Amino acid sequence: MNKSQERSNHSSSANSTPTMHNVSDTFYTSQRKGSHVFRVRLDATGFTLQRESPSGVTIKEQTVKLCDIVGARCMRLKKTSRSLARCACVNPGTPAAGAAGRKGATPSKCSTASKEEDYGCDGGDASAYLYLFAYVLKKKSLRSSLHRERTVLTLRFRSFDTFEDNMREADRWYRALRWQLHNTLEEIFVDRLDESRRRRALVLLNPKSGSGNAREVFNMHVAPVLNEAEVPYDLYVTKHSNYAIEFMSTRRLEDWCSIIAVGGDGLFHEIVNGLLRREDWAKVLDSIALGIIPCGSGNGLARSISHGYNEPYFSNPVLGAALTVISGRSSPMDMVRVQLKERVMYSFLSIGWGLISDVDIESECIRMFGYQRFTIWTLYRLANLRTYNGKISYLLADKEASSSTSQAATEQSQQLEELRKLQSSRSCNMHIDKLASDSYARRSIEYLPQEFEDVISLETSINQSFRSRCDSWLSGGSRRSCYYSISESVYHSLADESEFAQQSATATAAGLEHFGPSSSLPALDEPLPQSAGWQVEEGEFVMMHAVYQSHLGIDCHFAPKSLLHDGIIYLVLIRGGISRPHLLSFLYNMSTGNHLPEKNNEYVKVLPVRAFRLEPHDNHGIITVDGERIEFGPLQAEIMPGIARVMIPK
Ligand SMILES: Nc1ncnc2c1ncn2[C@@H]1O[C@H](COP(=O)(O)OP(=O)(O)OP(=O)(O)O)[C@@H](O)[C@H]1O
Repeated sequence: MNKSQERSNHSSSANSTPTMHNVSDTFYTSQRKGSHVFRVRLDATGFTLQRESPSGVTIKEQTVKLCDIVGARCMRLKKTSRSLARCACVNPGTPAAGAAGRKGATPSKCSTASKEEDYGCDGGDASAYLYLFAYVLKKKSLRSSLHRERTVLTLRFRSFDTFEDNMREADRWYRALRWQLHNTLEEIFVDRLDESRRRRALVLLNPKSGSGNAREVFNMHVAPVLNEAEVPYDLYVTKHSNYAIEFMSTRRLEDWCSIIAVGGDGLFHEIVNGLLRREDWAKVLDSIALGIIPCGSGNGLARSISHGYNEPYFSNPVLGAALTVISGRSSPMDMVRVQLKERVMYSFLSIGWGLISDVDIESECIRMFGYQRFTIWTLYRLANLRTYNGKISYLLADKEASSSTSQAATEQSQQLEELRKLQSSRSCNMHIDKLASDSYARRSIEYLPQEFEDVISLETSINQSFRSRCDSWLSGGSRRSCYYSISESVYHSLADESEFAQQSATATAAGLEHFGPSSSLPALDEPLPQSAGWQVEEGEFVMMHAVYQSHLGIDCHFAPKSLLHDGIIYLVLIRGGISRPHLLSFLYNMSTGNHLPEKNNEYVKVLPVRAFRLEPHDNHGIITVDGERIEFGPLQAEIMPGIARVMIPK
């Protein structure tokens, strides 16, 4: 079969047979050191580039794995000598390629020789370019930890005489890639009615979270990834405390397939509680996956998700989270139903009473010390140790049920781990353009095409973020880009909110009735039946902390065995009378997860439970749920296994 036959076969392959979505071709690079031949293949494993010697022997093979690829764009170069100098690959087999090849053109020669006759078209360069965006796992050195690095693979298509034909070829690769990526996606983003469409994400951003730079973080580091992955989104900026609760409980949510919190755990808590105030909460939680971009001061959930799936965190938490929310993968997540005297709430992270809650809340007054405030206040509280009197009743987790849930979860995470090991990419150095250098970003601003201006003029900082990234999209300086789905994304921070304001006013007036799953426990003021297996600890406590994520904060590995969906609340009790060195060692080791005793002792107990009741005997103190202070008083909590879905890394 000759090349043109092969090509026409590929072109007519718009059907769903997997192998028909494998595309391959031969490309050439012309560099100062000489020309190279590459066999490039796209299949279910990813992009494979084989470099061949002139005699046809494979010298080197490298693969960008599919799981590391987020998306692609087809582009046309603007006709400038500078942009032409950036060409990466030349497709052979045409007179044009032959001419370029014969001239042994280096990129710069190529650009100066970019006359019409060279390309045989009226507008200059008739090539079409495919840019492929990937975030590959890398190690700076043997000792350093893994991190993700953005890489852009550029393929130049110039087999045909006209731009349209070359673009059709680039588009064929683009579609093949989209098909392969869709195949690895769950249904989160894939529109059932139109598979080429991506479903929309709802982004809720708290501008006050953490150090107050969530907006910049989103614009600079998250929006570009969403755009590269062609995930259209609607962004809403919260205007006050409880905004997310009102939003989630009153809005129509059918248009969105995922909700992304850009903020801290407090914002996520509001989102969850808003959703569970809906009458259709079960349907919504089933159909919408939740995600978080860590911009808060604690970030326990984001850290737990990355830890659970071995995604590098510390090198770039926001990038890891951004890749997670576009991965299209989700896992069920347990929630805890918390019954207070007057109301019900839902929690995804923790319930605390005593030392840790005191430190969390009381240290607010020294917020200017940043994360150090926790250390400072812990030392202060240790010196002035308080104990609290109360009764804690608990129902141990059903070993069989929870061990099978946790076994399933462990197996799932092991499988994912293996898959990830298999799939983790090696980097391609020669063929992948690293287009992220600042100097190039600056240069690319002048090529910003007008077509994008309506899209990027929404906010000044967005413009900047777009420009700083447009090196990758527009490294050709294109004025005519084929795909720019970002035009679908909408910013609502300044939009007319009157309808929403009206809706939430009505809802608030109605008292925001709670729906959500019903409880299997007796009412809070009723006694607990001993016969059902309830056990009791009573007396003086330094603290009680109930946790259902592995991490309470970025460096607080509080419940190392906890999984997203294991049906277990880890109830940690520290009794009064514990020595200060013992307590100090407990607190110090929380960062590594070595603080919990292997066997429960007189002072420290770790109890895997499915429900508990706290009855403080004092009438003062601090109780927190997901790190936020709630009204002091008795409460009871029970696990609701897997009622929500949270997005996880690929
Ligand atoms: N526009 C706003 N202005 C003031 N407060 C807000 C606004 N939007 C949300 N909030 C409140 O800010 C609280 C804390 O937000 P968030 O969790 O995002 O940040 P954080 O407290 O710094 O992080 P973490 O919870 O991880 O410690 C939320 O409980 C929410 O009620």
